[in-house]
Amino acid sequence: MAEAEQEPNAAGGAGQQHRVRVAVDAPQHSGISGPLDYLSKRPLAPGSLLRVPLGKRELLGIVWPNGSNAGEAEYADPAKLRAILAVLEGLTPLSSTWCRLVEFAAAYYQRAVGELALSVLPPQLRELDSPQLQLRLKRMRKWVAEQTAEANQAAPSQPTLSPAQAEVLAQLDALLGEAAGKGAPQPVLLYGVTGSGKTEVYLRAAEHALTQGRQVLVLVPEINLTPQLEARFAERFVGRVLVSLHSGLTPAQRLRNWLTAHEGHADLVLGTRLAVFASMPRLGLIVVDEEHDPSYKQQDGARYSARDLAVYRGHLVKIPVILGSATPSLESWQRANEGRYKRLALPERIGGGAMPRVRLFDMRLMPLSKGVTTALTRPLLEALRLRLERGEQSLIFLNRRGYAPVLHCSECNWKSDCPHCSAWRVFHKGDRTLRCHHCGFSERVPAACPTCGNQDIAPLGRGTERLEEQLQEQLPGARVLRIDADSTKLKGELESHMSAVHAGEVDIVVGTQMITKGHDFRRITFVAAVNPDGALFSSDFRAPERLFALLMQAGGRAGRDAEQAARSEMWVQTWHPEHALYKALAKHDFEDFAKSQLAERESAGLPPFAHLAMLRAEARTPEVAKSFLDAASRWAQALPEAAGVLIYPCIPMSVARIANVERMQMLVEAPSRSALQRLLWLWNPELHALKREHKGLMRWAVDVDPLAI
Ligand SMILES: Nc1ncnc2c1ncn2[C@@H]1O[C@H](COP(=O)(O)OP(=O)(O)OP(=O)(O)O)[C@@H](O)[C@H]1O
Ligand SMILES: [Zn+2]
Repeated sequence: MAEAEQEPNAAGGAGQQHRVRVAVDAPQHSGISGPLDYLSKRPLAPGSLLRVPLGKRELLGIVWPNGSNAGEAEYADPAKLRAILAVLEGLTPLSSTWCRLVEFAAAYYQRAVGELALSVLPPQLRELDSPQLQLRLKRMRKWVAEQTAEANQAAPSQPTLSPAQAEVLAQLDALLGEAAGKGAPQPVLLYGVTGSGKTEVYLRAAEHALTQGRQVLVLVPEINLTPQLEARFAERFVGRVLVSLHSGLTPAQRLRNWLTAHEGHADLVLGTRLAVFASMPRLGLIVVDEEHDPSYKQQDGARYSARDLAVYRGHLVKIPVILGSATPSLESWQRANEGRYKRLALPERIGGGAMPRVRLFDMRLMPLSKGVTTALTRPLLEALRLRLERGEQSLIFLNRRGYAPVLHCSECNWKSDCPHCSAWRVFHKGDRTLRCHHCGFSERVPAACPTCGNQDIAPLGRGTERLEEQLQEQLPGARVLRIDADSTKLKGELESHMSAVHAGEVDIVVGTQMITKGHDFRRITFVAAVNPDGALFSSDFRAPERLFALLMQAGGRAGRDAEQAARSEMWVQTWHPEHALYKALAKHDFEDFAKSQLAERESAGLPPFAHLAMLRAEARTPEVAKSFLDAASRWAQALPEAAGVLIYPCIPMSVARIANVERMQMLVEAPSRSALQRLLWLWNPELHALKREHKGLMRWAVDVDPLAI
């Protein structure tokens, strides 16, 4: 255990020296999991940033608070301890609560404390020395002053709350009252249908916190939702300092915004998952919008769930946390069922508008004639024409970008596979490439089949690009706009596309799930999902939950204007109209869907009734990855702590090979969180040791509470 408290020590007779524990920016595979001890000429406040030597390198570190259980600091003979190099002056130390949040996250997600702590700080901090940092602080203060100088504008208008909104806010108030002086208020699950005015509830709750001198953190699942929400918050809180934190910022902006929050100048911080770690000394409220969204889970490095950490942080700081969604995650829904979260509901759309009528269009009734495009059925085209005549907008949702998922030779059966991955390369007609969506490998489309020379190679299946082309052919004159990752690559493209939709310059929007989320479209009366069935039969037990949420959200883009709500419609083209998921969708019945899914999960022993971790291994050959996982499994199964824990045989991941790396995974299932955590903790050092024994192994990682199975 760290003996850091036993200072001061005389180090090599160099005068009085203080021993400091430092969390260093050492990668997970270095095997350093806890803070390290160093010597400093003067005592340093916990949370101070500093530079320290490690081996031959110089790293950024954080003076870590004592008495924490961040893992064991290497006990070292004081005579052998190295001296720190420099302290970053002028910066307020990170708070002990911030350190505890990071420590919890590192322990829970099986990462090194220092690695996680430093990875969630702005990258530029690594490069700056004290004078440079002070310059940045000065600039930041100037920027803050400019923001607040614009304050003398008219007070913004607020809508009158709907009775349901008022009720929700009154209940929130009551929760705060109950918790006052005692502990953390219960986390709130704000369950509100699409267009029910959840954002207005966030705004009022934020206002409440701001008037009490507190800071507010708002998390959104995707960068492209930040500008819209930012605009709504900025409009409401004129004169307040609002900053965003996400990976789309330049390094300089990210540092400035982070400093603004950390030094307590920012009143509101709006960001994606990494913002859950924003240092906010006056934090008084956390909002997690679209809490069910899978984007809250980090998919590499420390695989944390920002939603779950938000709840933990709220508990730690004793502040309210609001998780909002029209289709809550089954984890959160179950916690509300158990009374651990307080469920507050907004059951109706603002203005009393109806939810769009859902029509399940049975594809089996379509004549099976050759050449009929299965996406653009005749009735669908009719429905689109009707909207065109009325001057209303339509939205077509197809969760697959590119022109076609694969190119195919009818002579020899060649398919456009990727030489480096176990996946097809997608045909992109716009730039005439075959592109692998996994490794990025891209080539010009061949003029003829590369194996037999046949000139007649044809696309199989359909992506958004092809759908766009077919719509233009079938509905000449219609203004069709495609919105997906390919059409919004350049900076500003998404914004300009979105404003074209809002301005009514577009008749039909075609897009991937990018367009289904959160946007407050006012002119859309028709939404169609043309090929959603795939997810019904996925081996991933969460696929139905995700599909339901996606379709509800897509449908929620229609009829947001109460006047048009009655005419608004959602169209689902399916080969399985009798499926329970679609039946629940047609009734807009999330509760029924959740109930049946939870019952299934419970009987199958799946989350939220069991706790999972996924151990993944990557190597040049599947044999190496498998032998590593098998050895890991044998070792763990022999532990008494493994009693009751199921360790499944390892299997290849769904895309087994990416960029010539073979990927295997092994599922671990435990009846309780603590049983899982105990096992993982014992396992961790052994996994490091096993990696050294398995020479060809490139990487391994543990994913706690994995989302994709
Ligand atoms: N009390 C109110 N009076 C009038 N208009 C309101 C009120 N509350 C919200 N609105 C408006 O209703 C629309 C829908 O609200 P909002 O976007 O907050 O819904 P939401 O529940 O967040 O929807 P989604 O889940 O689809 O994102 C917005 O245009 C908003 O400005
Ligand atoms: Zn590839």
